[in-house]
This record gives sequence, structure tokens and C-alpha cells, in this order.
Amino acid sequence: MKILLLGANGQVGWELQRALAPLGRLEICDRLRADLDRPESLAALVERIQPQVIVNAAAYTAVDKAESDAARSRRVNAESVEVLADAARSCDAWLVHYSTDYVFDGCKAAAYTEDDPVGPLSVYGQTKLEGEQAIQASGCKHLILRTSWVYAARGSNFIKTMLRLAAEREELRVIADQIGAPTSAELIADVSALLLYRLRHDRALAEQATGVYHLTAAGETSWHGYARFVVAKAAALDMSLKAGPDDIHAIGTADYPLPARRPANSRLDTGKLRRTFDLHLPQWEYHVERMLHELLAKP
Ligand SMILES: NC(=O)C1=CN([C@@H]2O[C@H](COP(=O)(O)OP(=O)(O)OC[C@H]3O[C@@H](n4cnc5c(N)ncnc54)[C@H](OP(=O)(O)O)[C@@H]3O)[C@@H](O)[C@H]2O)C=CC1
Ligand SMILES: Cc1cn([C@H]2C[C@H](O)[C@@H](COP(=O)(O)OP(=O)(O)O[C@H]3O[C@@H](C)C(=O)[C@@H](O)[C@H]3O)O2)c(=O)[nH]c1=O
Ligand SMILES: [Mg+2]
Repeated sequence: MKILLLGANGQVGWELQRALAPLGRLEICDRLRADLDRPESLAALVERIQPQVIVNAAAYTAVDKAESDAARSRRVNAESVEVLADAARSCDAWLVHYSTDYVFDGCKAAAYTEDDPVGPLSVYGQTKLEGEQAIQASGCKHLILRTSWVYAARGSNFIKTMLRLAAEREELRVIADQIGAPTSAELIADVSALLLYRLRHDRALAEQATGVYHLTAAGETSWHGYARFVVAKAAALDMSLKAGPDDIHAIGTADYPLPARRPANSRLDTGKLRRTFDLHLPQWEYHVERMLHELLAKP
């Protein structure tokens, strides 16, 4: 099986390089080899490689910057995704693509299911939604995996920001009225590989599996709860910090103005994915602790 991987140097892309390796021959593309800012260049790439699977981990993920850079965000998150989907359709390849909790407005009281109406609050969320819609309209075989609050040992993310700030400052202020599930790139990549393996070996499943799935770790927290957890665990691993968990103050969204609006409820219901593919998703704390060990534990 030939797999074309785009965005290979991102948090998820890097873990996919590891997780997809046993499945077949990987064609690994970074930004230089596959530039999603140039949608017109991508059809020829797919045509040349003739993959059985395209995995797209590239995206414009700078949520605040996207507000003033909508055209580029749309080229990367939507227009290029449309080209990839059309190319996948042409060579009858599966397209595995990642999307986000930010396609929702966050007003629902319970966790969002795949059937809930979308309503993005930001340019990032809107352009990611347009990417989903382009895939659905293309008619290619696809898995759109919506995830949330992604982190990895390699890459920049909320955990790294909190560790840096807690090392520099005696006090932090972190939003407590946005809730979701921190999800590790490692888990996302491992599950992606399992799904592809199942699709390859279960024809009946492959025939009805196309669609959107929510893929996050189990459980939930706020950004504030997440930051406290990270700082407490880092202190226990002897990281030298100026702020401890009790120095992280809970604030409201209104107290932390940013260019992009974020959903108050980012919780995604993962029942469809777990039932369809017979999978278990671990609690969010499990992979966060592993990541901190990877970053901080001394031999
Ligand atoms: N990060 C998060 O919290 C969440 C992410 N997601 C989704 O998961 C997926 C993976 O995200 P994640 O790994 O965290 O993101 P990262 O920001 O870690 O990685 C994104 C990758 O996309 C690449 N990229 C950006 N612009 C282009 C371009 N014009 N051409 C080619 N490549 C480009 C980047 O390249 P370079 O390395 O050169 O910058 C980077 O390797 C994305 O679809 C994202 O929307 C969903 C929910 C949460
Ligand atoms: C640095 C900092 C952030 N915050 C808040 C701002 C924001 O609401 C929240 C998280 O900050 P971030 O910058 O990590 O947020 P953000 O970049 O919006 O993270 C999102 O990225 C995209 C790609 C996604 O798809 C989402 O699932 C989500 O992970 O924490 C504080 O309250 N205090 C702080 O000191
Ligand atoms: Mg089209």
C-alpha cells in the first residue's frame, strides 16, 4: 500500500510518520514538497504518486493570525483540501483528514456529536469547515477526524506555553470557562493507523465507513484545569518553576481578549468512532503524563 502523507513535520504529521510506517510505503511530504498555499500544485503530485491513501496533516493552525490572514488560511484549509479530495476521487484513494472542535459555536450544553449543526466562530474554524465540506462534496472515500486541543512533545502547543510561562512568572491567568479534551498527537496517529488497517482488511466496513468521526481523548477539563495539571506534574518531575498549581488563577474568556473567538464547549462525543471501529480511548491525563515524562524525566 502506498500512502501519501502531507504536513509530515507538524505535531500530528510527525507521529503519523511513525504510526503509518508499518502499513506500507510512505511518501513523506513537508511544506517544500507539497505546499498547500499553492493548491494548483497538488493535483500533479497525487497524479504522479498514485497513492492508495492520502493522509493530510497539514493545516493553517494559527487561530488568531488567521483572523487577519483569511485568504491564506482558506487556501491551505479549504482550497487545497478540495484539490486533494478531487485527486483522491480520481485515483480511488482514501483521504484521511483532520478537523477541529472549532467548527462548532460551543453553545451546546452536552458533548457534540457528528450530526450536530456546525457554526464556527473564527476564520480558522470557518476555513476548516469549508475543507470538510469540500471533501464531502468530492465523493472521495474519506475519514474526517475532528479532534481538539492537540499537543505533542515535538511542536508548539499549550503545554509548552504553560511550562515556559510558569518558569518565567510567579502567577498565571488561565481561562476556566472553555472546556474540552486535550488530545495527544500520538493517540491521533495511532488511531489513524488502526482505522486504515481495519479498512484494508474489512471490506464490509470499508464500504460504509466514509464520514466524519470525533476523535479525542476521554474525559474533559478547562484550559485552567489543564494548566494546573501540567504544572503540578512538571513540579513533581523536578522542573524548576516560579508558579505552582495554586498560582494559576482562573479567569473568564472575557478577561483574556484575543482576535479569534473560541467555543465555550469544545467537548466532542466519540461514541461513533468507538462503536464503529471497536476502539477504546484513554483518559486525557494518561498521554499528558507520558508527554511530560518524555520532555522532563531524567534517565
Ligand atoms: N493543534 C491543535 O490544537 C488542533 C489541530 N487540529 C487539526 O489537526 C491537524 C494537525 O494539526 P497539528 O499537527 O496540531 O498542527 P501543526 O501546526 O503542529 O502542524 C501543521 C503542519 O502543517 C504544515 N503547513 C502549514 N501551512 C502549510 C502549507 N502552506 N503547505 C504545507 N504544509 C503546511 C506546517 O508546516 P511547517 O512545519 O513547515 O510549519 C506543519 O507541519 C490539522 O488539520 C489541524 O487543523 C484539530 C484540533 C486541534
Ligand atoms: C497563553 C494563555 C492562553 N490562555 C487561553 C487562550 C485560549 O483560550 C486557551 C488556549 O490557548 P491556545 O493558544 O493554545 O489556543 P488555540 O490556539 O485556540 O488552540 C486551538 O488550536 C486549534 C488549532 C484547534 O483546532 C483547537 O482545538 C485548539 O487546540 O488558553 C489563557 O487563558 N492564558 C494564557 O496565559
Ligand atoms: Mg469540488
